[in-house]
Amino acid sequence: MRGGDRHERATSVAQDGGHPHCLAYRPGASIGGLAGRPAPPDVAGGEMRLADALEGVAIRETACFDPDLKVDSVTIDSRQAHPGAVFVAVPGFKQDGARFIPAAIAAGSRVIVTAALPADPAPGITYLAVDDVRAAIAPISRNVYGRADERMRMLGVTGTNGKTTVAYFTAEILRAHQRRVGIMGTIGFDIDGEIIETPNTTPEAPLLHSLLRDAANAGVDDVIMEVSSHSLELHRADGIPFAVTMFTNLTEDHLELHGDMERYYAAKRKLFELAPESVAVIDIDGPWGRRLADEREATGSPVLRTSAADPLAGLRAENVRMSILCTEFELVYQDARRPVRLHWLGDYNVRNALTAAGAALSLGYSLDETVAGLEAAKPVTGRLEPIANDDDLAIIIDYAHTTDALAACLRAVRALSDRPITLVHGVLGDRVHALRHEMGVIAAHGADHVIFTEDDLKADTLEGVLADVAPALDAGPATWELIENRWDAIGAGVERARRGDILVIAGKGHERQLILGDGAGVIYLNEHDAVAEALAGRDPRALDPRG
Ligand SMILES: CC(=O)N[C@H]1[C@@H](OP(=O)(O)OP(=O)(O)OC[C@H]2O[C@@H](n3ccc(=O)[nH]c3=O)[C@H](O)[C@@H]2O)O[C@H](CO)[C@@H](O)[C@@H]1O[C@H](C)C(=O)N[C@@H](C)C(=O)N[C@H](CCC(=O)O)C(=O)O
Ligand SMILES: Nc1ncnc2c1ncn2[C@@H]1O[C@H](COP(=O)(O)OP(=O)(O)OP(=O)(O)O)[C@@H](O)[C@H]1O
Repeated sequence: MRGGDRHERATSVAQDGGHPHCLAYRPGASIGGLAGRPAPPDVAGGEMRLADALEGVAIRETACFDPDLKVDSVTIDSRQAHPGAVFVAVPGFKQDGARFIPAAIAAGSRVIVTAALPADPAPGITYLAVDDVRAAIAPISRNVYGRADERMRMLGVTGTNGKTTVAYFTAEILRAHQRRVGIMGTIGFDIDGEIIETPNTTPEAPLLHSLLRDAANAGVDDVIMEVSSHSLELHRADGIPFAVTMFTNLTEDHLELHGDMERYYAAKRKLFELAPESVAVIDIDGPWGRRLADEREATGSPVLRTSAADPLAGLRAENVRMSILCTEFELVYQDARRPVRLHWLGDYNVRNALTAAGAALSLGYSLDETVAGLEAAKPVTGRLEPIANDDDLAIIIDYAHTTDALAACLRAVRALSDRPITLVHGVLGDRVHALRHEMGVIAAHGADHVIFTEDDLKADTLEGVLADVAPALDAGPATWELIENRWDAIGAGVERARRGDILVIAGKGHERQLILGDGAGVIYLNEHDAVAEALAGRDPRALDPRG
C-alpha cells in the first residue's frame, strides 16, 4: 500500500490526535498566545453560589436545596463529575442519565439536576427537578462559566451546507480588521489556526461555555459558531446573545434525527428565534431561505437578504465571472457597487461570500473594508481547495460527502473548465440505501471518470455500499473503476491526469482519519499528503495531454 502500513497509520492517529495543530482540551487551560496584546481581565466564573448558578433556570421542585453551596463547573457525564460540579442527568437517546446519579454523587457532585426527584434522596445532596433537563444545561453552564458570550461578539451560522466555509470567510474579514477570532465548528475550536478538538460541531453547553470563557480570557474578540440543527433541537446554544445570525441553505440531511424537512427547517429556524435582536443574514437563493426571510421579517426582526440572482436582495452579486483560478463579481449593497476578486472557486462560494459580507456589513464594517477582507481570504482547507502543483493539473480537495454537496461541487467545477473531470470519492457507511444510490447517480453524471473508493464505512463494508452505488455508476455516462484503498485511489487519480485535467477528491476535505468498514477501526489519512506523494512519484512524460 502507498504511504505505509495501515497499522502504523492507526498508531499515528492515536499519537497526534489526527491533526497537526490539534490540542486536547482541558477546561481552564490557557488558549494561545496573546500576540502582544494586553491581557484582558478574567471573565467571571469559577466558584459561585448555587443560587447564582441557577439564575434563569425554571426549577419545578427541589429536595435539600442549599442555595449557598459552592459550585465551579457543570457536567452531563458522571465520569467527569467531581466536588463542585453540578451534574445534569440527561435523558439520552440510548440511556437515562438518571442512572448515573449515584456515580456522580460518589465522584463528589453535591448538586443534581434531574427530571424527577428521587424517592430516597441521599443526605447532603441538593436535587433540582426541571421539566426539560436538556433546556436547563445551557443557562446553568452560561452562569457557571461566566457568560463569556456577553464579552465577545457572537456570530452564529446554520444551514445544511456552507457553514464552515461561511465561518472561515467571515473570520478572514474580521481578522483583516485586527480582530482575534475563534471559529467553533466541524473543524473544532480554531483560534488563529490553533485547533482544540471538540466532539461535536456545536458542543454540549458545558464544554461550549467553558471554551468560550477560556477564549475570552485569551483575548478573543469575536466567535463565529456553526450552529447545527442537532444542537438547536437539543438546546445546546440556548441563551447565546448572537449579534449576527446567518442561514446558508437547507437540503435533505439529518432526517434520521428530525424526521422530515419541515421539522429539520423548524430546528434550523430556532437559531433565529433564539436571537430576535440579531441581524439575520439569509441566503434567499433557495426556497427555505426565502421562507425564513419572509417569516422573520413578519416578526419585525432585522433581515439582510443575500442573493446571486435576485435583483431585489439587499446584498447581491452581479456580473459573476468564474474560472479555475479565481472568481470575480460586483458586490452591490445599498446602491453602491464594488468589484471583488476571490481566491475561492465555484458559484456557491459566491453565495457563501455574500453571507459573510452580509455579516461584516451588519457589524458596521464599510463596503470597502468588507471587500478588502473578502479579497484577502484564502480558501479553507478541504473546501473546494485547489492544490498548488507544478504539473498544471487542477487538483481540488473538497469535503462534499452529502448528495447535495457532491452535486454542487461537481457543478461548480464543471462550470469552470471544459477539461475532463476525474472524481475520487466514496460513500459513508451510515447513509440510507437511497442516498447511497443517489451519490452514485450524481458522480456518474457529474464527472467523466469515477474512481470509487472507501469513505467512512463504519459498521458497513465497501461491498455493502457498492451494492447500492454500482448500479448507479453502471447506468451513468461516466466510466468508472473501483480502487478500494483510498490512498491508492488518489494516487491513481493523479497518475491518470494529463496537463490541464481536473481531479476532484471528494468526501474527506480537512479530515485526517478514515473509519474503516466492519468496525475495523480508524486509520490516519491525510489527502494532501497522498496528493503530494503521488505528484512526487509521477513520471513527467505521463503529463503529456496526448496520452
Ligand atoms: C445523537 C446525539 O445528539 N447524541 C448526543 C446525546 O447522546 P445520547 O443521548 O445518546 O447519550 P446517552 O448515551 O443516551 O447517555 C445519556 C447521558 O448519560 C450520560 N452518561 C453516560 C454514561 C455514563 O457512564 N455516565 C453518564 O453520565 C451521558 O453523558 C449522557 O449525558 O447526548 C450526548 C450528551 O448529552 C451528546 O454528547 C451526544 O452527541 C453525540 C456525541 C453526537 O455524535 N452527536 C451528533 C449526532 C451531533 O451532535 N451532531 C451535530 C451535527 C453535525 C452535522 O451537522 O453534521 C453536531 O453539532 O455535531
Ligand atoms: N452554499 C453552499 N451550497 C451548497 N453546497 C455548498 C455550499 N457551500 C459549500 N458547499 C459544499 O458543501 C461542502 C461542505 O461545506 P462546509 O463544510 O462549508 O459546510 P458545512 O455546513 O460546515 O457542512 P458539515 O456540517 O457537513 O461540516 C463543501 O465542500 C461544498 O462541496
